[in-house]
Amino acid sequence: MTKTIIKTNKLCKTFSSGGIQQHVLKNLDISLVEGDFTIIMGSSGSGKSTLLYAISGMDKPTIGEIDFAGNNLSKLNNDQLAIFRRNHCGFVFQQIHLLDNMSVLDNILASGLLVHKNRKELVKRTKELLVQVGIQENSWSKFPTQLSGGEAQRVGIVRAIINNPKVLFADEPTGALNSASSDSVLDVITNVNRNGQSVVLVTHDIKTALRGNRILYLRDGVICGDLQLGDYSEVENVDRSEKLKHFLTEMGW
Ligand SMILES: Nc1ncnc2c1ncn2[C@@H]1O[C@H](COP(=O)(O)OP(=O)(O)OP(=O)(O)O)[C@@H](O)[C@H]1O
Repeated sequence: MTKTIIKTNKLCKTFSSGGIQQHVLKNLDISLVEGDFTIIMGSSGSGKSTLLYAISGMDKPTIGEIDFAGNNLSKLNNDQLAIFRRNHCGFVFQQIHLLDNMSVLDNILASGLLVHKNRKELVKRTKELLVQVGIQENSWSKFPTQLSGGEAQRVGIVRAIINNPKVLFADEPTGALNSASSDSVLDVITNVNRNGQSVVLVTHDIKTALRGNRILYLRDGVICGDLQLGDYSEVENVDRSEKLKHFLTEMGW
């Protein structure tokens, strides 16, 4: 049986600047399923990042409600939202915001110690996760500037999941990477999802979108397409790929 992890009710986001109002998200009623790898696509400026920020509690809706695992985010103040995000959400962005003056290990521990009290256990978990994403012991004491873009993003993902978030939110996580690095980062995110964590990812890239099992298409602040794609498999699946391309063509992508 499926369980809803995030549900929005008439979610609206309006930005005002220079006396002009821009209605970016318009009355969105969305249900995201626990364990899903949900992809958000749509043309530039359609509101994808705004939606990601709203449902993850990074930004507040103008109108409407967001239920996140039984918590009404609309009722939380900024401090409560910060604690909520720390406990339940992981974030990966195109720009990797590791702290340059800290080692790989310390970057992750700094996030982990905000939630975990047992440092020894945390160090153990951090090292296990680093090995899982292909960052071996000889890189643990390196500083972020000594890593490749792909390595840094994989460290960023470990930092994002160190507190075992319910949902990993990713906004163009491979946007700044070459093809080989992108694949390794996508493999890591796919494994995070296979380990039971929900993933919500914004992308413009078809290859990235094929990692998801559900595609939401946003146009001008409204969800105008919702495709069930089935699970990703390492074995090339022409049907899935064609299904996605057909869907995107229908959407006018
Ligand atoms: N903080 C803000 N203040 C004012 N306008 C904003 C703000 N954030 C986003 N917008 C506007 O909202 C619209 C949607 O932005 P958003 O970043 O959500 O689009 P997107 O679909 O993610 O685009 P892209 O694919 O180009 O990243 C844009 O017109 C943008 O200029």
